[in-house]
Amino acid sequence: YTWPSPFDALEDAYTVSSGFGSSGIVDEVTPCSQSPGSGSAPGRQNTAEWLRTAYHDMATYNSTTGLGGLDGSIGFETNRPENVGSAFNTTVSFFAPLQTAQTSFSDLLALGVILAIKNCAGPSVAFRPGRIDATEAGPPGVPQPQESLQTHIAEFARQGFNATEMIALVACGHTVGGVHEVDFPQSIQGAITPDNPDGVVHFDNIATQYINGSTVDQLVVGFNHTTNSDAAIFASDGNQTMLGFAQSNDDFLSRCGDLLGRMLNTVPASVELGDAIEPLPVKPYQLSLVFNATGGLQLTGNIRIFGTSAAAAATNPADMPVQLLWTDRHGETSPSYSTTATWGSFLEATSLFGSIQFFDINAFIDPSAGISSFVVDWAYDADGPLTKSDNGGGGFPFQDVVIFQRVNSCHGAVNENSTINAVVCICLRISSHTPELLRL
Ligand code: HEM
Repeated sequence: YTWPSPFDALEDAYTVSSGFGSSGIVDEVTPCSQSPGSGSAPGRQNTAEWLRTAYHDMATYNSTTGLGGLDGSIGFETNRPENVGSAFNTTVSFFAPLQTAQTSFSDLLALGVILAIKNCAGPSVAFRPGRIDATEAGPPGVPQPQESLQTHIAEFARQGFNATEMIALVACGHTVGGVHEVDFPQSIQGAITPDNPDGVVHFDNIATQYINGSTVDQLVVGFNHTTNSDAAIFASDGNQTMLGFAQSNDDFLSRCGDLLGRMLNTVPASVELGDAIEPLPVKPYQLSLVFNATGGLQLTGNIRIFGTSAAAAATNPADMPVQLLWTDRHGETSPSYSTTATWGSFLEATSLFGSIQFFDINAFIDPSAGISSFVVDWAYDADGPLTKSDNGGGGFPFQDVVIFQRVNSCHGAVNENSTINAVVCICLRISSHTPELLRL
């Protein structure tokens, strides 16, 4: 897509993994074994909890009616017997502060699972945005370990997965995390120790160990045969699927990637997902125009440059030339309409998908000429040939007609009537020469 887009915030969260401009999602699952509360809950694993939460949210989907699917309804369903454990509330609480009008909980959860799996050296799964959150609980329907194989097959069929896909999806899901005695004492006993307060027994290397007979998966070899659902599911095609996975890890990863993608993209029939997000090579970040006390206009914000080449990985961002050239509101350009964006160590950031650098903009714009768009000329080498990034041809659009003034705006806390008192200031250009500050 071209900038700006309703999916800009999700593209940022997808692309920027840590450091400047990051959402904190990847930090929450780094290292792969990271447990909730910055590691204060041993035996629990955020990656596993997000993946299980996404599956339980999706698992109520009905492919006949098109209702349910990944729609965030899990937030209203955490006290159901089919949703045992703290994982669901912990996951909902982590993503809640990241929700905005542009970022639904269900999109953030799907994105979180994709980033977490990638960060755990799992398969790459494309992220398609556009999920809409439910406003109430849906019907129940998450498979439970004490149910029969026939019930599980029927539940997966309702969710849109055939019997072979059921085996593969369960095997994929049950590669991270494990079964916790505190939540499933009917399946595990005696695992709780001071070092393992939740009594987790990990799934570990699911296909290989299942086939060679060394599995510790408590849903295969648990003492309670009634809750050994993985044993029944994995054996349901004469072990063919699991045998294939044990023989080829590449095949296992690629099947997992496909099926997890389908799982995350199972949404209500009324929801249309957008195209898969790919990191934009050059993108403005948090641009703002500030109307200052002396009547000037100050352009601030950042330019982000992303690449996957060897040059991108090897560059020293302090040496990179990054130049903004803008067009005024009359469509004119002039040699004076340019500024250099600069790097500083506070702008350091990383991406799971390549190399990323941010540069700081701080430029004066003549209020009588204004700004309507800009292009970015840049290079990885100090004296390398410049690349012109013009946002697909038209430049990066930036209007100076109505400008939100963050520094002059404020709001109070939510009061007893569930409302917020706010003073919103905008700078309005009422003639081509005199920007005016307006209080709403
Ligand atoms: C018949 C289907 C399934 C049954 C009966 C089932 C059952 C269970 C049970 C009993 C646990 C232990 C939970 C705990 O103690 O915290 C568990 C864990 C887990 N399940 Fe499933 N599951 C099924 C399918 C799936 C699928 C399709 C996925 C994802 C693709 C999945 C992902 C997970 C994950 C990631 C965990 C580990 C959670 C953690 O460590 O916190 N499960 N499952």
